[in-house]
Amino acid sequence: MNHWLLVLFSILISISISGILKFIFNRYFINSKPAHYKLPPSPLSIPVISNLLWRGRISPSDHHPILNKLHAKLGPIITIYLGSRPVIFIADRFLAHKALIQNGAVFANRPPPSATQKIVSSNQRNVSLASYGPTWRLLRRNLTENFLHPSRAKSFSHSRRWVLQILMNRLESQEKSAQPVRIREHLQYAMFCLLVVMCFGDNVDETQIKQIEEVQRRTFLSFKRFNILNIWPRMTKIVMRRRWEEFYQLRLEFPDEKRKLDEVEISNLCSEFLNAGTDTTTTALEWIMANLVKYPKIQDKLFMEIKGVVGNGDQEEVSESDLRRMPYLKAVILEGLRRHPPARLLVPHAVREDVVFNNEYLIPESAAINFLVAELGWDPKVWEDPLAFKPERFLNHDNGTGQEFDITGSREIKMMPFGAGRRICPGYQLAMLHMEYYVANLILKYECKSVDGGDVDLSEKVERTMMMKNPLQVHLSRR
Ligand code: HEM
Repeated sequence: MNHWLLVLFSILISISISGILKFIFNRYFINSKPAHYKLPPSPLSIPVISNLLWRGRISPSDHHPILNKLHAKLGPIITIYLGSRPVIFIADRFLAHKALIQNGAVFANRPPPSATQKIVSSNQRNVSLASYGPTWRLLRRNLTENFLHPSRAKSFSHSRRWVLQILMNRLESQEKSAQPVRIREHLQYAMFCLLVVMCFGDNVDETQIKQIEEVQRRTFLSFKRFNILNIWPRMTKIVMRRRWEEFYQLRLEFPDEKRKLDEVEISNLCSEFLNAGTDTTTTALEWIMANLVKYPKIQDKLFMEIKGVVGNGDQEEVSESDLRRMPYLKAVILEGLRRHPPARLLVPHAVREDVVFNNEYLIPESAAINFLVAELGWDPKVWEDPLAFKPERFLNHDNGTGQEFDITGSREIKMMPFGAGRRICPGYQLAMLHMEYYVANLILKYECKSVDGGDVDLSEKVERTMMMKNPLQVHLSRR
């Protein structure tokens, strides 16, 4: 038999045996730890084969339709076996609050990273993958204090104006051709420029931004190709040596100095910053614009509010200080995030030691824990007609107490597009500011209409975020 076939055959046998052993260990040994507590219910599964079937789906977001069916059958908290690790999914807002807020410190850990994640994060030395502890605290504080805190974010307002100019120039050149505009690519470029400038300073020019963008884009495109390396890293390093080399090549490099950034330097932090903030904000913006195009009355109402604040004079731009006087704009953004949260799952959470949750279930230290973000924000007991796009629901929430809607979910989780608790997205205020600022300026300048007066298709597609299956195309007519 061919030498490689023999190697492959032995690997498959070993994977199967180790998979079966780990499965049996996790399922029966862990279950019996605190004697009478069991893991949350799981569907019937066949060792190894079920694992391979689940793993065949590239990202956990691909599991959504099946997860929804399983939750309907087994209840709001379920266990799935992915690889050797149980993954626990929670689809109930009270249980989410109990885990992320009431037991925040217990549920704030991350599961061990996959082999490729380990390298991308310099062995968990970035914010999103670091274990809950001093390193994470230090990195998160550094990010928040230097970039994300509203007082710091203010100092980047000139960058936001510069990027607004870039965005408007790009749209203007499209507008002249009278062709429909695929708005996502322009929004994506704008959000990327903004974060690059925040990260590397004002001296970066557009050519350098494009170089950095190219590296990030290649990294993303190859994400699926490299996932397979994680199945059994020690073995794939031998049999898939070329692919590992390709993976190493993708890491950021100073164009001038021709040297790779130090592994533990800022490169992975910058990359994390750009990654975490670009696609998420762009996706949210595209969904919001899609709903404004689909529902012209909402767009008109928003335009009237913006016009009312900036006045009928010569002011051509909405300034950041104007945003505070636009409650309907904020409602539109919140409704966009509720109805179309870009992240359908959180970054997986973990507990630091086995715990009994809700006096009912064992949550083992080895489990990854996740939450069905969209479903939590579509609860018909909280939101009337939850799948409809109705920004008005955010104008009179909390029975007219006049308090701002609490997107952090600290008192009660009604939606959680940014997560909740200790690992809540640290960029949520910055993201809200970016969305409000760019939507307000786009709507002030342009009436955005659907192509040929047709309907806007709101079908979804899973990428890194939950995107529009058919990218939004708009006709821009200058007001
Ligand atoms: C609409 C835009 C955004 C959405 C919907 C979003 C959503 C999320 C979600 C769901 C998480 C996971 C929370 C968890 O695991 O519990 C997260 C984490 C994170 N986000 Fe965002 N995000 C957005 C924008 C941003 C921006 C602009 C930045 C920074 C530039 C950012 C940086 C991060 C970081 C560093 C984490 C990891 C936090 C940690 O593990 O402690 N995000 N985000």
